[in-house]
Amino acid sequence: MAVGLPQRSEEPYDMGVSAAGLALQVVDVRKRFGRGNRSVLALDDLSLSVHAGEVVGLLGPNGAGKSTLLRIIAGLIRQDAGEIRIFGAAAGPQNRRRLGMLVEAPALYPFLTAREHLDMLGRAENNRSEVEPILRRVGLFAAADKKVAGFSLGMKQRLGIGCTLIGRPEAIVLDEPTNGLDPDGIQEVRALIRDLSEKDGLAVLLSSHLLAEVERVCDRVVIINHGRLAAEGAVADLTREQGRFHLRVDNPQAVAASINHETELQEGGVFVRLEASEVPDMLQAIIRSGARVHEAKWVRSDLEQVFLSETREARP
Ligand SMILES: Nc1ncnc2c1ncn2[C@@H]1O[C@H](COP(=O)(O)OP(=O)(O)OP(=O)(O)O)[C@@H](O)[C@H]1O
Repeated sequence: MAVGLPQRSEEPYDMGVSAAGLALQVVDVRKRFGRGNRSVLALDDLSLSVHAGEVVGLLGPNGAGKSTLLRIIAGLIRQDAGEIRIFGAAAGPQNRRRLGMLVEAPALYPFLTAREHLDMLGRAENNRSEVEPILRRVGLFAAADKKVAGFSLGMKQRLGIGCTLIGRPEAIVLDEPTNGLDPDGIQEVRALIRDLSEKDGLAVLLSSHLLAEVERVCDRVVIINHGRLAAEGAVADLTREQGRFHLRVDNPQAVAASINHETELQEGGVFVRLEASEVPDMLQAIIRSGARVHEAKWVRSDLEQVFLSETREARP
């Protein structure tokens, strides 16, 4: 059953660019920890954006700056330069209320039930009518009156996400939402994130180390490395752009030797690494050389290969 969350009825904020669908903008954000030559530049003029209703994955190797960015967006630490914009206006206490944030492990009380957690937050927000729809949305309606102490990690994580939904945010930021979960828990959280985007229209920015998971749940990914943007785009575009071309030919060795691109002999054919735009010229050259081609196809990369190739280079 589709369970819609209550939508905001009041509109007390400057909508600005949100009319154009931008929920969150990170504009030239810079953050350095420490001073002198032992300081670390965690974010180096980083810019990215998340549109309304979109699920964006924030990826990067250890130390890339993901948590620093999410903590700046949450207002837990301040950037040295640059700006965070929320629905078109500079981030501040007012419009941060439009963001639900789970950037550290959910702080749950084992002796309270799921309903009691949400009730407590609902009282603080002066709105307890949200509790029932949120319990349904995060799949905890049947377990609503059970103590959190007996919850699985996945249930706790869903309750943590449920807590961020109190106050009817229009965008949510999640740090490693599937970290440590078993396959069932991962699948439940994935379905929840997709529902929040598709059924409730929320923008979601999430960080994750689980690339296959990100590939499944995100509309778009942003890969950062050393605090800078390394790549961004729809998963389908990134994996297509970085794909390889497979040729099944009579004499793979001879064809590989005649091609002016990086090649690999495999599966009775030749894999050629090149840009999609270079394919027509390469094919023409092969045919002209007299090679007999039985099959020629573009083979998509996966997100892991894109991630590795975009983050491979050494620190400058
Ligand atoms: N409070 C801090 N004081 C000093 N350096 C810090 C602090 N927080 C982060 N850093 C440094 O800033 C850089 C970015 O760290 P950050 O935790 O944002 O990376 P991350 O991408 O979240 O990494 P991980 O995937 O390992 O969590 C790292 O070099 C880290 O050591």
